[in-house]
Amino acid sequence: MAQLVRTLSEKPKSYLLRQVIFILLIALSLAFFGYCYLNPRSQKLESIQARANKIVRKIYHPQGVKLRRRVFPQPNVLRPSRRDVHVITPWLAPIIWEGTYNIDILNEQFRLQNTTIGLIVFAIKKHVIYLKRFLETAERYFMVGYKVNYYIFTDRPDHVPRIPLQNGRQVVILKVQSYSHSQNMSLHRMEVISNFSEQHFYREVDYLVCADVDMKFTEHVGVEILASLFGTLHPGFYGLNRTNFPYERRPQSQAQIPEDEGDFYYTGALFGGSVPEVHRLTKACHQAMMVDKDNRIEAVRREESHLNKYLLYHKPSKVLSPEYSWDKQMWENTGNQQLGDLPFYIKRIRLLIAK
Ligand SMILES: CC(=O)N[C@H]1[C@@H](OP(=O)(O)OP(=O)(O)OC[C@H]2O[C@@H](n3ccc(=O)[nH]c3=O)[C@H](O)[C@@H]2O)O[C@H](CO)[C@H](O)[C@@H]1O
Ligand SMILES: [Mn+2]
Repeated sequence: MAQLVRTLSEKPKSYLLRQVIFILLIALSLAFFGYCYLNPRSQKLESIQARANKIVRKIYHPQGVKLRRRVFPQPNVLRPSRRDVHVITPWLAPIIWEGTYNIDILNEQFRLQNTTIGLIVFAIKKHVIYLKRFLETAERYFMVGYKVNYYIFTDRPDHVPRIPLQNGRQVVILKVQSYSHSQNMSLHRMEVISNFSEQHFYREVDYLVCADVDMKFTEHVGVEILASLFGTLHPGFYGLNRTNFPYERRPQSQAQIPEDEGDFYYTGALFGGSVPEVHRLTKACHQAMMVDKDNRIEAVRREESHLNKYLLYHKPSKVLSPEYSWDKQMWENTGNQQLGDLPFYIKRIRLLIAK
């Protein structure tokens, strides 16, 4: 009996304890979610996903809203989409090749998010001559059907050609000084992108794509490239052993990569990601270049060397195949012409370096 009384009298105590723990847990989760929601950076990073979730919730609301049918070819786990190329990195980032994705499925997802893309190009001095072709081909092939802001950094705003734009797309001309030579140009590209991320891009777009202006679009380039951080395989080095990559090797430079490190050699001509990620990348590269400058050293391939160092330590979430930065001249100069105009694994040239 005494035993029973004790257990009975103890019951409210443990019940109370459990209640206290329960309340504590609720308070903790509220604090955590509150932090995530109020923290501007996470808000920015998660906002796209949150928006998509809201829409998805709306669609699946139990009021019986009619769902749109999703009739797409079935993926088959036992049949790889491509057998001739690697389609995924060891850190599980997709490598974007023709034939590995279904653009209709991707469009369906990105349209729900009402995605806006900023395409950044620099056209300083004589490089303004490339703008017309760049913009005209981008209007034809780049993110068709999406809202696009072309951010053109130039010292010659009057030379920016006026070309007809599709709905929801605009050219934003941003005047920068005429850097004395390409060395300075290279140094400032990262700085300017980083500064404008804070001042403009955060408010205006979801993703940034940074491209060289001496290129032309020759095929569809769409939302398949978008990811929080992406880099592009350089057309001259994608098949090589890393010891043969033109990484900066001198330990005095912040861009140094030793012989036994390295994944890919990325081109400086096309990279991008979400605004916060591009902000972080450009800021880090600019700071590293300034340290180099103080130490009177310049990386062998300037900002491209720093970009490669950054992407080695901050793995990109998508890697674009050389389809997105093809260089005909380079291919012809390698003496591989007996293999044809293109190597067999390049199914579609989407962006062509065209000087
Ligand atoms: C084969 C090779 O060595 N390639 C290097 C070279 O690429 P590229 O030869 O592709 O450099 P580039 O002349 O295209 O310059 C890069 C971009 O900077 C802009 N621009 C450059 C110069 C100028 O006077 N006005 C202007 O607007 C323009 O957007 C151009 O597309 O230079 C890059 C640095 O920039 C990287 O170091 C590359 O590795
Ligand atoms: Mn170039």
